[in-house]
Amino acid sequence: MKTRDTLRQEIRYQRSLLNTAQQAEQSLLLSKKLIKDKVVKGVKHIAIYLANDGELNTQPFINWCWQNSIAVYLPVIHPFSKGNLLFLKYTENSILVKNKYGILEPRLDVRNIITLAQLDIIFTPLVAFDPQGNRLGMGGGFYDRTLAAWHAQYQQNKEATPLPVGLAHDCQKVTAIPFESWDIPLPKIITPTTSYNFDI
Ligand SMILES: Nc1nc2c(c(=O)[nH]1)N(C=O)[C@@H](CNc1ccc(C(=O)N[C@@H](CCC(=O)O)C(=O)O)cc1)CN2
Ligand SMILES: Nc1ncnc2c1ncn2[C@@H]1O[C@H](COP(=O)(O)OP(=O)(O)OP(=O)(O)O)[C@@H](O)[C@H]1O
Repeated sequence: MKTRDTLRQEIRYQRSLLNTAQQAEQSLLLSKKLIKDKVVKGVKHIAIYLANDGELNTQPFINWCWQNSIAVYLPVIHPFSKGNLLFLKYTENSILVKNKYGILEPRLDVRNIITLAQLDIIFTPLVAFDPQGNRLGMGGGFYDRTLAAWHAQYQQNKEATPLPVGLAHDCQKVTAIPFESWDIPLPKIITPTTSYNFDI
């Protein structure tokens, strides 16, 4: 099996081959798909991400959320708790700053923080996924840490909030991801063409 680093490099390269027109088209397809999906029905608070490194652009879907009174939150690298994320409200008026990876995030302001328990869905970025719902990210372990408590609860009840939903281009699906003990698989991943549900 390929190593995690090889897989990461290969899929990041595949993703980078999508041109601007393809990215725009896929992003609109995703938005249309999400708007119709039952997981989005009735939600009030969602966490999502701003695209980086060829990731599927989420802005068309975010615009729809804003128009439909769904509050949107973005991950912010925790200023001192290493490897952890905070989630801050994102509106049209948010002041954004670049984090250490060059990704735009809301400027830290404690008044805009939401707790995980208050979120309905966390849409997660990812580099690769496999038919078991395994997720390979950029390598920081940020979402694995964020979702560890959720996973423990889900394994007991087959139900827990917030629901994590991965978003990815179709080209990010691979046959198998070498699994590590800390990896948190996802119960659902949505691409511009397909909704996958995984029995995790
Ligand atoms: N859009 C988006 N936002 C996100 C994530 C993500 O995957 N996508 N993250 C998901 O966890 C967190 C940031 N994690 C990241 C981890 C590594 C790299 C990265 O570019 N690493 C470089 C080398 C690292 C360095 O510069 O020190 C690389 O691999 O080339 C980027 C984001 C929070 N925000
Ligand atoms: N729950 C956790 N507690 C402590 N360390 C963790 C946890 N989850 C992951 N890590 C550490 O984080 C590092 C990176 O993990 P990994 O390569 O799986 O990240 P990733 O899933 O690709 O990234 P991300 O979740 O940020 O997109 C690993 O060294 C791992 O030991």
